[in-house]
Amino acid sequence: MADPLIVKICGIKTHDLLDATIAAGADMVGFMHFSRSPRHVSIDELGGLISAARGRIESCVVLVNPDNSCVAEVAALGPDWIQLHGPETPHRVESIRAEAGVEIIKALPIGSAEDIAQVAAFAEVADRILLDAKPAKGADRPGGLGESFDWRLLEALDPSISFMLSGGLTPENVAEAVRQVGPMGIDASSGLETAPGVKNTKLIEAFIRNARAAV
Ligand SMILES: O=C(O)c1ccccc1NCC(=O)[C@H](O)[C@H](O)COP(=O)(O)O
Repeated sequence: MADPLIVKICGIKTHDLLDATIAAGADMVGFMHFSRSPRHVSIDELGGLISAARGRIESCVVLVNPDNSCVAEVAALGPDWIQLHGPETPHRVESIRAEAGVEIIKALPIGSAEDIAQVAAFAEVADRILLDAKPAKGADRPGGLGESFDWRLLEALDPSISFMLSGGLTPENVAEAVRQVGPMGIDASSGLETAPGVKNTKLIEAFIRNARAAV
């Protein structure tokens, strides 16, 4: 039997939404700690959310090119995962992983065949890979933009590399994404919102239902 699909809902900001996401059957939640994100949560809020998630759902804190003090501060809160969503090199991913003692998801922007060629080096140093859409030039943040990429690019990826898929996933397109791409997991944010940073429980429920029905 195939491994179950991992469903991650990113950009959770409140305890009510955390509870609703757990009830909807997600496997992981992402908490954004990046001030330019409409989903940003402070260190104090992160501590409460991670504690509330513990033992109920896997928690992941999303950071963009963090310095060592930020990594240490977040790792001390005890999340299950740290997701690196910036221009971190494989060497930097390796050193953050060693320093934090927390499993690492490395998010990589995909927009061309050259981007696919970079993935293997990161798969060697991260615990999990997340393939996301490459932001347009001038975008004010590297993720959570609601843009998808051409999934056919993934046909060139080494099939032994498992990855999670993100970028513009919605309740409407997630089944097609799961069937066409066959990722180990999926991750979504904007497509589950009614305004930037405002998640909707019905959209989260429909996303998870449609994703699981496609496996
Ligand atoms: O969500 C953000 O605002 C964000 C900002 C900076 C870096 C990463 C960010 N999100 C991380 C995620 O894992 C998103 O779920 C992923 O990029 C997909 O987003 P979307 O296309 O909006 O579903």
